[in-house]
This record gives sequence, structure tokens and C-alpha cells, in this order.
Amino acid sequence: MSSSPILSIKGLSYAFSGEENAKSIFQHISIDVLPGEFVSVIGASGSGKSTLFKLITGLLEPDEGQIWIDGGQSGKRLGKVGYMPQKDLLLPWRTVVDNVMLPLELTKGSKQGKMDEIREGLKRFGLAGYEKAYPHELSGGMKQRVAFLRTIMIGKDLLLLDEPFGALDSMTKHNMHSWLLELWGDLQKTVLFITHDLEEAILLSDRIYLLLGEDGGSVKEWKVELPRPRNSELIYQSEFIAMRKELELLIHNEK
Ligand SMILES: Nc1ncnc2c1ncn2[C@@H]1O[C@H](COP(=O)(O)OP(=O)(O)OP(=O)(O)O)[C@@H](O)[C@H]1O
Repeated sequence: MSSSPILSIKGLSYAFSGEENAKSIFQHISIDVLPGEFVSVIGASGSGKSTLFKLITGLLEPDEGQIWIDGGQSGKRLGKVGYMPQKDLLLPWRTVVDNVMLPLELTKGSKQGKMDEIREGLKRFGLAGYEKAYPHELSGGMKQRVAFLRTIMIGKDLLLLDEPFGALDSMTKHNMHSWLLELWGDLQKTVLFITHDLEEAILLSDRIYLLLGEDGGSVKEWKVELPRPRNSELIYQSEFIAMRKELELLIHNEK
């Protein structure tokens, strides 16, 4: 793993300007993500998780501080990351293949070459045979896998995933965790992952950033000392349960 970060946030401050007074979301926070890492961002509702993603993608500009992606200039971030929103946002009138193809339609290269790549991706994502299906014919987990594949096909090394499994029932979510943990080693991507789910954050991540919105807009970093490869059964082990408790205490500022 190279030691120079793919994402580097230094001294970031941001406030939404209100009619009467500004609402401070971040005050001088710093976050680094190394190539190939899986890093989660957790925090209470309103702590600024989505705002952080908007700042990283370049939809918002920091009031203070810098954000570098892949060492590029802080002011030039638009189009540099793959972003997957919370809702799958698949177009209902397009088939699975055509939904995945969507971002590739604007890029150069042969259509056949892209189709081969998509077919290969669908196989890896357990979606072979569903090429011509429409979103309403898929389960929630399958829709999220199509949306994830589409995000990956954009070809960016850094992926921002905004609660991709948040709307799934617990059994489907468990299956998605198994699937993602299995796939993870081969993906060779860097992921920044928003979640409310502490178990999910520990299971999937190398490190976790806690956003402490109500506590002056600061962040705390927490390392997940669990070896890989991991599997979703880990959550039943005493070491995992102890970690979860430690993280909860940290969130509630009792540690
Ligand atoms: N455009 C805006 N103008 C003013 N305030 C905003 C705007 N967008 C978000 N906020 C406020 O900023 C704070 C952080 O919002 P944000 O959506 O980033 O939180 P979040 O952690 O993603 O929440 P959730 O988990 O509920 O999605 C909230 O208090 C929200 O009301």
C-alpha cells in the first residue's frame, strides 16, 4: 500500500450561512485516506456526513482548509470520484445493462468493449442472467449491486458510498456484507463509506472516522484492528463484540 493519501483533508472548516447566524458543521478537521483503504464515516443524524461528501466531490467549497484528491489541486475536485447515493437511483425504464452503461455512454471506446466489461462485472456481482431485467424485477440487494457496479464502471479509484445498505432489511444486509467482504480483496478500490450501523462499520472498515457534530464539529479516528480476509460471522465473536462496545463508549464520549 502506497503511503501517500488518495484523499487528504487538512484543516477543513465549513458552515452553512443561515438567515440569522451561520451553522458550523466542521471546525478544522483533518482526514486522510490511503489507496486501497476502506474507511467509514459515522455520526448522528445532522453531524455532517452528507455535507462532507459534498465537500469532497466539489459540490461545496470549504470555508477554510484544503481537500486534495490524488494529489490534485484542492479547487479541482469535480468528476474525480465515483459517488453512490443512498438510493439506488436506477432508471426504471432502462434494463440492468443499460443502467450500468449509463455513465459509459459519454466516454470514448467501443460499445462492444464496454459490453464485455459490463457482462464480466455482472458475473462478479452475482447478476449474470439479469442483463435484460428492469429494476422493478430485482430485489433491494440486487438493485444496490447494480448501482454499485455502475459506480465502479465509472473507473475512479476513490468511491464515496452514502449508506448503500441503509434501506435493506437485516438479512439482505448481512448477505451484502458477506458478498462485499469476499469481493473486496479483488476490487482494488478505495472506499469512503457513510453508515449509521456500527457493526457494519467495524466489519467492513480498516478505519472509522466519527463525526462529532454536536461537539464543535470535530472528528475522532478509530482503527479497526481485525485481520483480513474477514467474513460476516465475525460479528458473533467476543473480540468483535468488545470492539463494538468500545466504539459505542467513544461515541457517547465516555472514553
Ligand atoms: N443546504 C443547507 N443549508 C443549511 N443547512 C443545511 C443544508 N444542508 C444541510 N444542512 C444542515 O447541516 C447539518 C448537517 O447535514 P447533513 O445532511 O450533512 O447531515 P448527515 O450527518 O448527513 O445527516 P443524516 O444522517 O440525517 O443524513 C444538518 O443540521 C442540516 O440541517
